[in-house]
Amino acid sequence: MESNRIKLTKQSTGKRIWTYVGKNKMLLLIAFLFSILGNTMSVFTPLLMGKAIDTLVGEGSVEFKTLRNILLMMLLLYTVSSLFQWLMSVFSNKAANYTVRELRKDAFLKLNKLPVSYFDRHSHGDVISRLTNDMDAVSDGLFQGITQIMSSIVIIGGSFIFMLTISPLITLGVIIVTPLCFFLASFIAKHSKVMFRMQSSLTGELNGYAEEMIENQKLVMAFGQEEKVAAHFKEQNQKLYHAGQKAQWYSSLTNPTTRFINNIAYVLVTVMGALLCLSGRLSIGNIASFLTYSNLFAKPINEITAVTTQIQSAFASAERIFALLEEEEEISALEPYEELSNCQGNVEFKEVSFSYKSQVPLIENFNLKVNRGSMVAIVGPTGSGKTTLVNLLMRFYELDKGHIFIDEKDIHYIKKDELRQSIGMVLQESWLIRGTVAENIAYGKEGADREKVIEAAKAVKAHGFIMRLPNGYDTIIEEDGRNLSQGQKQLLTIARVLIMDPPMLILDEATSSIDTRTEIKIQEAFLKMMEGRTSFVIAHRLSTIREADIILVLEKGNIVEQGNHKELLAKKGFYYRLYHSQFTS
Ligand SMILES: Nc1ncnc2c1ncn2[C@@H]1O[C@H](COP(=O)(O)OP(=O)(O)OP(=O)(O)O)[C@@H](O)[C@H]1O
Repeated sequence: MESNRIKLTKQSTGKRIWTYVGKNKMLLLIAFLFSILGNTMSVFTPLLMGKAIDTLVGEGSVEFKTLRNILLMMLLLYTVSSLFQWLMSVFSNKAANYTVRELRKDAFLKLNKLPVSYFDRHSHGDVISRLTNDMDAVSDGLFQGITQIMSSIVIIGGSFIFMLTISPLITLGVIIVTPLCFFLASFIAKHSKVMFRMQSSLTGELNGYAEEMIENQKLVMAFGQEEKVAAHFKEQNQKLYHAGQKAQWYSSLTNPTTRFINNIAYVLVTVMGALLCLSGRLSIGNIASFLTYSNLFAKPINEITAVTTQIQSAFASAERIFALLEEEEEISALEPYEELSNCQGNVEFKEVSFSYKSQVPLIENFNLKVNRGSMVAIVGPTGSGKTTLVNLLMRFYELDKGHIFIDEKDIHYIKKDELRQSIGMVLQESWLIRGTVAENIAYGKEGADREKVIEAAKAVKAHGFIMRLPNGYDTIIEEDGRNLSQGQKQLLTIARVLIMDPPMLILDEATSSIDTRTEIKIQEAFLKMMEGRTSFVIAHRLSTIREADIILVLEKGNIVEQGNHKELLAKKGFYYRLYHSQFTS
């Protein structure tokens, strides 16, 4: 449903970066003030140096007193200038860090607002790469860029003014050569930008692949795919290496090229200065000062071109971060909102159509009415759309057509968190967070105390095994619940839903083999939880199916049969065949 999504305007990457950097105007201003003070002082020193030289070449005598004063002055200026430049980098570093902190926060918060389909399209590694590698690149580029630009403005402007005061004619010579450097630098930058972009995107891909492989290491080993996986990784890594090499190759051309042109300018200044000196219009000290100024003038230009590598890489990374930030968001609900307080659990699917990909139709014109407290068993061959149906009820995906009503309220008008809090979900995969057992059980209910946690655990008969864990309810569950068995994990997720006390349930029965005692426990826990609640069970067990009020038999996204166990068997249709193929020998 397109209208359910917020459209965000597209802005250029530079502008968007500024919206973040600009929030730290005060810090930038302070940094800039220190830059003006520090760099003006260092720009002033060549003038003093020229004067010092002229005291040495005075006719027959050296003015030691003046020379000493000038040298002391230069020492003082250099010292204070270094201090100010250090302060400038402290403040610009702060501005860069604050900027990236905000950007990282927004990117992370954005993840919670994206539709599930975004994660279908992007690998986890790629998303993580945007939040880590790309953020680092932006941070480095920003810091280098800010300090460089601030210093450059003052140094270029200052040395230009001092050069003019010494000799407008030679200044003109220097000025004519400078645009050449800019032209060359931007020409090279254009080419390397494409490569930097490719480098960032390949880094994301490689991270995605590495993450997938690490997650599925057992699978890789079990199927002896180590060599194949390593070969694929090597190939991807090689691609990344080439993109990085190319980007560096182009950008490394910038600095030597601009330096070469500057050196030509340097020779030009020397020749012109010598001629003016011979004609008596300039002193030796003036030439020495001018040469230093022409160097100072060119230095920031060279340095800027040197940091363009980092700045470009930062831009490429920023583009990937903003692409994430500009993704269409899921909105919580359409207005006017409907309240779901006192939810009874009457559910209706009305003329619902949905497909993950527009060219592959899945659910078409689906209708179903479920009364409160009923238990609906959804059965059907793999890929028939069982999970999809519950995904739609949870609004993980938007419908292409039709409506789903809860208590006669269209779920698109019910705020997402309210809707999802009304439906407890227990899936085959265990959905455990890193934290203690108690924290995992209390996850769904804010403020649930230890008493409630134990009560829920006891109700699903998980208390016994929890007490046998090394630290009972305070045992830390490792990532993905690695230190628990499949059955134990499921019992914890059932306890979590029980504590939520939702009026509706979605249960996905485990297909993997769990020992019979645990299976009975889980079955009992499920039944206890389903009492009085509207339940949708993706059913794999005969006992569940037999007890269901309605059995939905799905095939290719459509209900092919509907009724209770007895009625469906009597029909001797699809269910009858499915039942015999799955549950009887
Ligand atoms: N995120 C997705 N993107 C694209 N297609 C999908 C996605 N999830 C499922 N599908 C496709 O939709 C169809 C229905 O999938 P669904 O997961 O609903 O089936 P199921 O009946 O739950 O299967 P199973 O019993 O194997 O879990 C399948 O053809 C599947 O390939």
